[in-house]
Parts: sequence; C-alpha cells; structure tokens
Amino acid sequence: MIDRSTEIVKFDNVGLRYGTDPEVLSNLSFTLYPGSFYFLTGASGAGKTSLLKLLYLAQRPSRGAIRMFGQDLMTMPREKLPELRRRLGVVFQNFRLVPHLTAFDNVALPLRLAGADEQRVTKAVSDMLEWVGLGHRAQAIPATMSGGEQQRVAIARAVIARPRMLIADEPTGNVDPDMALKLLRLFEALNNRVGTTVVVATHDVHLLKKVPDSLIMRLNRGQLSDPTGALRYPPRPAPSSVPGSKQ
Ligand SMILES: Nc1ncnc2c1ncn2[C@@H]1O[C@H](COP(=O)(O)OP(=O)(O)OP(=O)(O)O)[C@@H](O)[C@H]1O
Repeated sequence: MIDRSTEIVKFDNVGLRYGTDPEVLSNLSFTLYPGSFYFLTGASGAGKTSLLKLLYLAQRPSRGAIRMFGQDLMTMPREKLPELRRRLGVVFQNFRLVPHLTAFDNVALPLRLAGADEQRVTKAVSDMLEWVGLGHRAQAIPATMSGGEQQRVAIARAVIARPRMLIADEPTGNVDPDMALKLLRLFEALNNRVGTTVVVATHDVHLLKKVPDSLIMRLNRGQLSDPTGALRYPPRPAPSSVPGSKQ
C-alpha cells in the first residue's frame, strides 16, 4: 500500500503569476515522494524554472497550497524558511557561486554552515572536486573558470551535504555529453544511496533515457502532464534507513 504520509512535497491546485501578468503556472496538483528521481521537461518558457523556484522556496505561489517535509508553506512563519532550505540542494541555471570564494570554498559552504569539522570538510570537498573533474581547479575563483567548470562547482556544492531534495535547473547545459552523463550518475548515486529526492529540469530529451527509474513531469504552457505516471504513484518504496545519510 502507498504510504502517502511520506511525501516530500505536495502541491494542491497551485498557480503562479508574476505581477499582474497572466498565470505562468496553473492548476498544479502533484506529490513528490522520497527517493524518487524526476525529470521536469517542457519547451522554453513552459514554466520549468518557475516551478523549481516554488520548490526551492524562492517564490511563493499566487494561489493554492504547498506542503513540504510535512509543513504547510502558506502558514509557516518566515523565520522557519532557512531551516527548510537547508534540507535542499539547488543547482541554479546561472550557478550563483560566491564570486570571491575559491571553487573549494564554494563547495565547502554547506558543510561549514552545518558545522562540519575542517578535517571532514577537506576530505569531502577534495573527493567531490575530483569526482567532477576539478581537483586541479580547487583554488580557482569563479571568474577564472569556464561555464562548464562553474556548473560543476555548483553541482558539487548542491550535493556535498547530501540534501533531502536536490533541485537542478538545466544542470548539464554547459558540459559535454560525457560529463553530462557523469553528473547524472552523481545524482543517481545520491538518489540510490542516500535516498535524496531528485528533480532535474531539462529540455535535453536524450538525458531522460539515461536514468532508467526516472519519472517524467512535462510542462506545457504552465500545465503539467504525466507521461510516466510520476504524479500518481510513488515509483518505489523510500529507503527505510541509509547508512551515512544525514537525513
Ligand atoms: N521574474 C519574472 N517576471 C515576469 N515574468 C517571468 C519571470 N520569470 C519568468 N517569467 C515568465 O514566465 C514564463 C515561464 O518562464 P520560465 O523561466 O519558468 O520557463 P522555462 O520553462 O524555465 O524556460 P527556459 O527553458 O527557457 O529556461 C515565461 O513566459 C517567462 O517570460
């Protein structure tokens, strides 16, 4: 039986408009389940980034209700938002690296904010930079890095603290196909081993086939369709306990 109490996110008839413009997202009702891997697809302008902004709490909906980690976002006091945000890893479309920090220090940020000791930080960040092929760029600052390098730093930063939900906006848009696949494997590993719920927005249809267990949410002019049944069923049971997980 499906345990619907374990949802990570629940949207109920959500709409979003910017200012007085017509709605860019309409009538969104869906549930994201723990340990699932979702692709969010749709043409340019369909509303992918807008939907992700709702998910990473940068935008409030104009109508409807959103629950996240069991909390009602509409009634939750603002001061509780940072605590919720710390459970999220976000890869922004424009990376948003801290410009005066090195690649190493950018990736280390979430661990340091969580109070990890420096020995652990050094090991975890060095390993992660190696994984994304940037071991030799650890001391570089963002302005001296290529778009693809910055994207990989942004991804490393988003996954380093093993978030409960990873939200990534076109995370492979600036890298070659081999690296795109490698980064996708990193997301999969987080999903499989830690139980992180992953939401990846992409318009790259080739990417969708690379993650066998993934579910597809398709946006068309602000409305969602459900080609893989992603919005109706949790795809597989959430892991009950995951060694090393910070959940
Ligand atoms: N801050 C904003 N103010 C006003 N309109 C906006 C804003 N952000 C997005 N929009 C509009 O909302 C609609 C959806 O945009 P959004 O960026 O969410 O789409 P997208 O699917 O992510 O597109 P892309 O694939 O090109 O990044 C577009 O019509 C866009 O012009």
